[in-house]
Amino acid sequence: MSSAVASSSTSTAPQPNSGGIITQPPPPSTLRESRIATHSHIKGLGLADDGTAMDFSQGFIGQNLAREALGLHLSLLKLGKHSGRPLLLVGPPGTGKTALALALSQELGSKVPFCAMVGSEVYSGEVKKTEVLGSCFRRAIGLRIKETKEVYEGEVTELTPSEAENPLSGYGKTISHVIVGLKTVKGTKQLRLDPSVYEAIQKERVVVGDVIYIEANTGAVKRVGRSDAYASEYDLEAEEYVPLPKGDVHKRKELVQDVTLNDLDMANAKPQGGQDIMSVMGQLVKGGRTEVTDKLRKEINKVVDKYIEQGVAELVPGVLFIDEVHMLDMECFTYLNRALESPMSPYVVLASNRGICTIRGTEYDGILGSSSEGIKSPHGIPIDLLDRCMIVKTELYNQKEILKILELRCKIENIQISKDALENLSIQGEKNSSLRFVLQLLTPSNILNKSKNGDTPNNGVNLDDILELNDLFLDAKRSTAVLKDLDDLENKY
Ligand SMILES: Nc1ncnc2c1ncn2[C@@H]1O[C@H](COP(=O)(O)OP(=O)(O)OP(=O)(O)O)[C@@H](O)[C@H]1O
Repeated sequence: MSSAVASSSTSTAPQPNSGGIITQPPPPSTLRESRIATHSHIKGLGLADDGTAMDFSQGFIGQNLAREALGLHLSLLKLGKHSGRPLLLVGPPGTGKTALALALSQELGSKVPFCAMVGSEVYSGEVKKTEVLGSCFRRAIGLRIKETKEVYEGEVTELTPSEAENPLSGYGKTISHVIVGLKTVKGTKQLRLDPSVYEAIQKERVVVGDVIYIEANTGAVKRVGRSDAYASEYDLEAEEYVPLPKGDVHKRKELVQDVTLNDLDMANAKPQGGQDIMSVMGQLVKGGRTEVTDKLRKEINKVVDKYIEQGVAELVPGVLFIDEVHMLDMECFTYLNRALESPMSPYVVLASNRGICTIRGTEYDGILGSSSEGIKSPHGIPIDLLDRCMIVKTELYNQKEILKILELRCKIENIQISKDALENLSIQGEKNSSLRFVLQLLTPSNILNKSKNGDTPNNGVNLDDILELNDLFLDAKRSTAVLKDLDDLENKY
């Protein structure tokens, strides 16, 4: 057994590699969370092989023209011809603009970074607007680094931490070492590992039966998945099952790591001292972080360029989604114009639900010849940027489409609901309120139904529950009507 893993010098701390920038451990920013969220039912654009939108596929209902346009745009992205061509989604609120952007990123693959932000996020008292935008751009650019490393890989057959008296206090115990058994198709090996590796094992939530690898010289642990020998343990599987690794437990393996440029910036940001790559290397062991400076970004870009030239790494442009883009101001738009042309630019998708409105930051006399009212422009975006955008329109849904989306959400949220309740909600959604409002009524209606019926079995949410909810919550239209009535009353007296 190699002493590197067994020795106490084993550490799981981020390590610099030959290029001098930290690329360890694989950061979580390229992973997607899978809770039941607003867009959990969206799994892709739902297009057929010929690029036409299928009626109901991958969680998408309706919005056929927009989906087909995005499909075409996707082909452009795959050809690498996206530079300087942002996509702009425009349409009324709740018509699926965010869902479309998410579907586009899903079509690009699970390892492609997706960074979503809202225009108003750039306004902060501490960080410059362009800095916020800059870090979002870098969060949406992935780097796939391939490295050949010495590893111990196999299915965990034993995981036994050994306890010892704590030398610093009479009470409590510490872990002196941990015994890990690893099995491959070819053989098994028992490793005696440093307590710091045990911490890494716990962080990855490794249990017996998981396939893992441990890097020999850094002690970093990565859980690959659950061994497929355990595949029929449950009826519904939430796990990724992997085959038993081939070859020896101790071997050289090509590891692929997906990180974003922002992860590299954050890992290398250090207080004071020069920001050239040598200083960055020298400061690796010191704690504390500082703001990521432009100089540091340039240094990291240089190293990344070198990696790409050497064929060690590959650039993976992700999707940067800026919702409510009309909230950005002139300064941000100017920055966007420049950043879009950079060779290291992600796919940019903008969205707005506004019509013609004032471009923020132009409302003062004298600026760019504007009046105090500011410059008005479609979607609050300057004409020069608008001119570069490929604009895709989203439409309001009809009752049938709303009904199908509601059905889908009920399935995802595990809500039992009667046909007439669904029908009522879909009519409300089309005529009086919006898709979003009726979607929001689903969970409260379920809670209301359960609180009325307790544990007695029933047919789930019914029409009465929906009508009762309508008395409790107002949609935007009814709320406006109430205010108007009040206004009329005041004017009368
Ligand atoms: N065509 C569709 N198929 C299935 N679900 C949809 C569809 N369109 C919208 N949804 C769902 O409706 C909800 C609202 O959609 P979304 O947030 O994408 O709207 P939006 O256009 O971004 O709204 P806003 O302009 O207010 O930001 C989400 O839960 C979304 O997943």
